[in-house]
Amino acid sequence: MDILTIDDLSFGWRKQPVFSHAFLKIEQPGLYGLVAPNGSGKTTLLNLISSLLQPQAGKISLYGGLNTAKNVFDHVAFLQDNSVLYPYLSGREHINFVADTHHIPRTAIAPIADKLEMTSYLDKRVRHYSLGMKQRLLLAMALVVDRPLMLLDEPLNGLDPTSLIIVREALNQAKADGQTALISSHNLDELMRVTRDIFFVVDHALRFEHLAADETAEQRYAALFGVHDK
Ligand SMILES: Nc1ncnc2c1ncn2[C@@H]1O[C@H](COP(=O)(O)OP(=O)(O)OP(=O)(O)O)[C@@H](O)[C@H]1O
Repeated sequence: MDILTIDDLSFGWRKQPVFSHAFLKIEQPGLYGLVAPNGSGKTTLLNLISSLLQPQAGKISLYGGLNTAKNVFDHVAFLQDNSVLYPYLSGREHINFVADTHHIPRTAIAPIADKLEMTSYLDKRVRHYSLGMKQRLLLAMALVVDRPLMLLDEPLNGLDPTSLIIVREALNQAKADGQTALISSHNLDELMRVTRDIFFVVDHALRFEHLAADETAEQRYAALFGVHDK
């Protein structure tokens, strides 16, 4: 059964097209990148998949059904940007909330916090978190709900090398457990350490590329988006 299918999707804001006749298919579990320059529609696409936005044409299916709110709730964990966090709540309160609403026992939280090395600050309020600590909290919230498909909007953003390794290991573990993640990033270099299966947003469409081992991120990015060394 297909994990995610996007069929002839068109969407735009007023007169500005973001997607025009875009297609995407994920059939195998694993890690997939979603890459494009700033403002090209990565967040918009994740919002469309998770049904926070509605396509103007085309359809999006998950696990054999349309992406209704119920289907999204059953199958998808969505890591949005850190504006969804409440500064006056602790990390633990955030994770408890998502675990409770998804009927996941709170005992599932400790191993995930351990894996992401965030136990020491879990009870601090988010207002005291650095960007990297917030990113790890968001990933913990996505992991704890244990859905087969994770939509991760810029999870690698703002991570120092230590945090990057921790997050990379967590993503590889998710893959080994049979989960699928669609991971947006404008930093192809960092993303390629996680996966070489990448969807690019090019000219309002989606284009899949499996990047070869000898190909650098810079070369591929330049070829697709016309960025050249000065
Ligand atoms: N609520 C909105 N109203 C109008 N235009 C919007 C809205 N949200 C996004 N856009 C426009 O849609 C386009 C795609 O935005 P989106 O945030 O999806 O890009 P992105 O690839 O995620 O960018 P970034 O890498 O900067 O996060 C941009 O041109 C943006 O200005």
